[in-house]
Parts: sequence; structure tokens; C-alpha cells
Amino acid sequence: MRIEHQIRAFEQLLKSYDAQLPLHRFLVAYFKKNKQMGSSDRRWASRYLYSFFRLGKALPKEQPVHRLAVADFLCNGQSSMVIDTYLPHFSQQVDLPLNAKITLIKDLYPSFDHKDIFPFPESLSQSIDQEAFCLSFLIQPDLFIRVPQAYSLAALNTLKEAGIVVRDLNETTFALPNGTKLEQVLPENINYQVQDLSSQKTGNIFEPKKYDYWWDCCAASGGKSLLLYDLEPKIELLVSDVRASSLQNLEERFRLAGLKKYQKKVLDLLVNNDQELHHYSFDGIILDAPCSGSGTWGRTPEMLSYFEAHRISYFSKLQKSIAANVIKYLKPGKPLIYITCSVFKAENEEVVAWLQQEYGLRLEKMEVIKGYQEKADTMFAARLIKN
Ligand SMILES: C[S@@+](CC[C@H](N)C(=O)[O-])C[C@H]1O[C@@H](n2cnc3c(N)ncnc32)[C@H](O)[C@@H]1O
Repeated sequence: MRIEHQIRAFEQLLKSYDAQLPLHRFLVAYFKKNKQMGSSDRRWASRYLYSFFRLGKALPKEQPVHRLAVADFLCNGQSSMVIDTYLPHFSQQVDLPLNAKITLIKDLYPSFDHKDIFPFPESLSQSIDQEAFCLSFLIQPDLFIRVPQAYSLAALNTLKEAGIVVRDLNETTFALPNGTKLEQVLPENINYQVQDLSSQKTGNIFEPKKYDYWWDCCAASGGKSLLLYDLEPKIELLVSDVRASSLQNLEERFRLAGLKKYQKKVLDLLVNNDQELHHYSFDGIILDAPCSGSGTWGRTPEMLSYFEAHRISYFSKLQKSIAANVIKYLKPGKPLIYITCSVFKAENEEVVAWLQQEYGLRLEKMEVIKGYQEKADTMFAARLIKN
């Protein structure tokens, strides 16, 4: 396959992509429609497009194909036709450490600054190291699973026997190369959840007690509820979400995990739900809020190019409205666990400050969970107590 052919395929894909779908879903649909593309064409086109978007807003003045060559060199450990053609002096250096590769690129393109990769640096939560965060976009995040202790040894052995490179971060958390086909390797009788490392760490501030009644109010398919249940199986639970389809997935996941005792409701938390909830009061509420998802853009790097800044304040307002509507159902002295997968202070610390100010909640702890240092998502979690 000639280089011109690869470049043409890349340029056509780039032109067709309008960010209406996440890039991985768009690629599936595109390849289905363009059956003339063989498996090698598809592999290279995917690699190039992902590399390209990982460069975010760096080197804005260069031609797309030159930006692609730089991106592909920085993001990969093996050379490509694009690197061989446009950066021929570097094709033997692709396996250098990232910092060394950046130095080479800076020599060639003095305007290259990796801090340009992320387009909204002034909006970041304060404790985020902008430099390390930007560099993390050049590295594909890992896939993480959480395996209950009873299954963890069996899971670890099965994965190793299948030749998969596993990092066991602790007894129940494993990191695997992205794209690992878990369902083909782990048998059904091994119970596990795919859950990002940082998402798992949010559980550190839940602190549920036996027989507590908790509400996971933006439950989606139940990731946080399952974490809560693993921390304290003797829990009473209400799960809700505005999307009924997510709650259907939740039912199946709960069934597989053996979580049987729970109540489920479809609720829009932007409206008054007193008719449904007036007699409820909870010992804990998990608000895993709808958000920009900016802490997960290492998995969806196309967002570096397509996210619009005005969306940050949209999400911030949404989060405040939802929080205001749920805290009335919390018992005094009990925690609201506020979580986002955002790196923007307007969705994190500023929402927390607003809740303290407007509703007198007392902040017990909050943390930006810095997944960018661990090939994981970056998240924010706060524990606020109702007075
Ligand atoms: C970050 S996701 C939750 C992820 C989930 N807790 C987990 O661990 O997998 C946010 C959820 O908020 C829900 N949501 C968005 N707007 C909502 C609203 N107005 N009322 C209730 N839920 C809403 C979305 O449907 C989405 O499932």
C-alpha cells in the first residue's frame, strides 16, 4: 500500500468526521459503509486519526499531514509510512521515551509546545499539573477492571495464561492494555467490572455503614452503586437516572453481580420529584453528575478539537440544579458524594463552593483524582455533609 493511498484515506476520514458521534463509533460506521477498505487500511486509518486528534491544538499552523506525522511519531512505538515519509530522520527513533521524542520535534518545529495540546488551560482545576496533563494525551490510557476478592486470583491467572500483560495494582484492581477483549478471555463465572482506576478510587470517600439507605441518583448502568455494594453489601439502595435504557443495563449488571435488593426509578432531577420522593430520606447520596467528560478525553481525544468552551458553564449550571434538587432528600449529618469526570474547576471546586454557600453543606474532603499520572481518567470527588 502506497503512502499516497494512506494519506488519501486519512484526509477523507478527517473531512467526513463532524463529531456528531464519538470517533470510535464513527469509524465503525464509516468502515461498514466503505467496504473497499481492507483490514490493514482500517487499522492504519484508525491509528492515524487517533494520533492526529491526540495532538489537540498543538502546531496549529502546520498542514494536517505534517501534524499527523508529528502526532504519529509522538504517540506510537512503531514507525509508519507517514513517519518514514515526512520525518525520515526520526523513523529509527520511535521507541525513544516521550520526552526525548518531544525534544526532537521541538528542534524541528520550534513553535511546538506540548502545553498547547489541551485548549482550555485557564479553566483547569487548580491542582492539575498542566504540563503532565497535556503530555498524558500522547499516551493511550489503559483498560481497568475491578474484580471482587473471591475471583481475583482466578482472574489474574486466566489473564496471564492468555498472554495478556496485566498490572495488578492491588488485590482487586488490574490494568490491561486498551482493546483487550475481556469477554473472550474471562469466563462468565468470574465476576468483574470494567471500571476506570480513578472511578474506583471515588469509592474511598463513600464510607457506607451497614443498613444505610443510599441513593445513586445519576446511576446510568450502575458503576458507582456496584462499588458501594462491594464496600458494604448490607446496604439499602435506590438507583435512578433520567434514561430508562441505562437502567436496563444496570439491571443486568446488578443481576450478574448478585445485587438483588434495590429500588429503581426513572427520574429527571431537573424537575420537582416530591410526588415520587416526599417520603424518602437517605443516609448518603451519590451524585455522579452529567459533565463535560474532560477527564476522559485521553480516550476520546477528538474532543480536544471539537469541545466548545461555552459547554463548561452549561454543565456547571446543570450540576448545580441537580444538586439543589437532591440534597433535600438527605438526612442531616449525612454525606452528599459529588463526583465528576471533569478537569474544569467550574464543574468541580466551584460547584462545591456554591453548595457550601447556598445550602450550608460542610465540606469534609475533596480531591482531583489525577488519573493522568496513571494512564487512567481524571476525576473529581467531594464529600459534603448536610447540616
Ligand atoms: C456520569 S453519568 C453517571 C455514571 C454512573 N454513575 C456510573 O458510575 O457508571 C451521568 C448520568 O446522569 C444522567 N443525567 C443527566 N441528566 C439528568 C437529569 N436531568 N436527571 C437525572 N439524571 C440525569 C445521565 O443520563 C447519565 O447517566
